[in-house]
Amino acid sequence: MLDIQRISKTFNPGTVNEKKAITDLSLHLNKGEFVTVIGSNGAGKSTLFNAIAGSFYVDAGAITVGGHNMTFLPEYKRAKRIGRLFQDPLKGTAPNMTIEENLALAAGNGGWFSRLTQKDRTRFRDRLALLDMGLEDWLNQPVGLLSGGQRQALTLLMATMNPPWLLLLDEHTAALDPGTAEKVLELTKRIVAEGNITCLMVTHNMQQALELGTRTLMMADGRIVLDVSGADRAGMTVEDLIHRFKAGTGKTLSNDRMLLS
Ligand SMILES: Nc1ncnc2c1ncn2[C@@H]1O[C@H](COP(=O)(O)OP(=O)(O)OP(=O)(O)O)[C@@H](O)[C@H]1O
Repeated sequence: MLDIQRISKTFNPGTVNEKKAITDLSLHLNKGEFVTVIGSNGAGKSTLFNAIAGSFYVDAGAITVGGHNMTFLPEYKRAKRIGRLFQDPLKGTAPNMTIEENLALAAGNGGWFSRLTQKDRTRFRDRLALLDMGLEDWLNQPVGLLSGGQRQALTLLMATMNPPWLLLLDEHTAALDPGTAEKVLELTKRIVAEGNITCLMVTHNMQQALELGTRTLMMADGRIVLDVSGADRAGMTVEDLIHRFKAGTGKTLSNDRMLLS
């Protein structure tokens, strides 16, 4: 479902601020794989997501999603097939539009809100009820009134309304309080499993990285330095992970947000 062949990305090339953020990185994900990604600050996790989502074009290599070469496809076209959630719950929804209007946009209604049918509304209500946050009775409320957790849950629903070929979760629960984060994570697991959605999730929480999904990647200096799955991963502890990282890179894994988890 995702095939990345030897991509590289350097920011500000030829200047004093030159930064090689991704170096010769390859990755293959099968349909339905749920993969967690961890790494130190500046390891290139967000840059990898930006490259896949099309926030910029890579300098070298190729990115194929769902069998389609997306390497030079603009971001807005990739967004039809690639869902993405950010740490900031305010991204991904339009605050001045109602919940119903946001869902209509996500459903591919093209903004023809006046053409929303009762069937559409029932579908939206059913999906919102899944969240167990009472939002199904709030269809005509502006999204700007929702709490961060409600908004992130809504964004998740929108990103998976039409099941994406690939879902990118960039620390999407990190800015939520622990209880809400747990709830959004449970929802994530459910929606991803039900839709058999291929998913890459960046997390700073190493325990979570080992517990969720079926495979864990560790990044350092713009490369994937560890890729564990199956029996190798099943018995792994956080200490093993830290040890393997150090053995593979000669460096200590450090991420400021890890300290908080
Ligand atoms: N637009 C940009 N322009 C210049 N440098 C950038 C840009 N985006 C990222 N970088 C640099 O590329 C490197 C990788 O950054 P990236 O944000 O991908 O790391 P990360 O693994 O997501 O880190 P963190 O956990 O701190 O969010 C860093 O050195 C960063 O400063």
